[in-house]
Amino acid sequence: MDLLQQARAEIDTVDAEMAALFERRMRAVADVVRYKAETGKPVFDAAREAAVLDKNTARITDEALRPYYRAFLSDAMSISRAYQRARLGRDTAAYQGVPGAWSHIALRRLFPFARETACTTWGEVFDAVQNGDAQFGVLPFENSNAGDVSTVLDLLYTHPDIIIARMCDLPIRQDLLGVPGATLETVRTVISHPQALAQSSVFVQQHGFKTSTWGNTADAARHVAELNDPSVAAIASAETAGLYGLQILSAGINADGDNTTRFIVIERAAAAPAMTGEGQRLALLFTARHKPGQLAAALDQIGARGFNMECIKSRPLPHVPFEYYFYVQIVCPAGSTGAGCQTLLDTLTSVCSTLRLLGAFTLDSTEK
Ligand SMILES: O=C(O)C(=O)C[C@]1(C(=O)O)C=C[C@@H](O)C=C1
Repeated sequence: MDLLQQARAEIDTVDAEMAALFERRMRAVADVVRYKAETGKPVFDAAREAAVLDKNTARITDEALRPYYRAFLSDAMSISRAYQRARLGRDTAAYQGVPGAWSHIALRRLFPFARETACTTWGEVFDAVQNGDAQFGVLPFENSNAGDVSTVLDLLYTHPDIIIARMCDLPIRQDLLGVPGATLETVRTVISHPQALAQSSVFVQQHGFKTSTWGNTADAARHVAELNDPSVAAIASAETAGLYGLQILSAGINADGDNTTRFIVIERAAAAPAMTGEGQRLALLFTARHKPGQLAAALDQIGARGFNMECIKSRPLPHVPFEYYFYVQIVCPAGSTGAGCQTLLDTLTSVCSTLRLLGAFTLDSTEK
């Protein structure tokens, strides 16, 4: 037996043991499901997950392996959550757009096992979550080039029962998609959303393609599939190609390679978001009194306690002319705890006119 065969034999033995342990863990999770069905408790428990990760990572003797084990266990709990949600019937996630839209792609990466529901507007996504038709809503929050999605921020402000449960960054990569048999040589016309056409304009000009604008990238892909004409191609995502049976004629044709959209997952809050400190981000919504230095006083408290402010956004208060609210996102410092976060919030409460903890979450990756 050579080294590879030996190693694989060992991996097979370990996998067999882990399969049995996986089933055993999931049987315990099934009991958790019964408990949560009876009590209505939320599936996600940030404090418990942080404790499980810390306790078990400390058991790994090889220090170099610790971050990998942490990720492994984190995945195991993510699978456990997906299983619990499916068993509890709490696994519906809403998004705005059509299948293949960027929000839909973000949803699939975040909730690969969810039941999906498509909405026409961002407001409808909020309604679906608010009235319990969906447990989660996936919405764009900011784009690295185009900036804030202010309407979504305002919807957060006007829905006090809704929290940000998760946040993730999705790199936007545009591909040229054609029907099977199409090649770069057969294509004459390219259709897509104006923004995708603009992002890919260098490539389009180089090839001398004519362009035609479309409502959104996913619909453009669907149209190309329906036309079944090798002279017409769409600019959309690789995922969209899979959905509509198209093939990728050229990958990554957008010139702005670092274009990234930040998505949020919203949830109806049963309780205030659980703060655990280190590794988390806190999202705060507040208003400040009209007195000199009030905003600075709030920001000073954040800095003085070692929290790093990642961003601040200011928006007009709905229905109150020329008054503003602030959205602030802060990173909890290393070594900080839930109690430390609470102390900061208590201090801010005395400095701000109104203060709402909109979310306490980790920044997820959507990379596969
Ligand atoms: O302990 C719980 O409450 C669980 O639901 C189990 C579990 C896990 O798989 O370990 C899963 C989800 C929670 O976020 C925390 C832990």
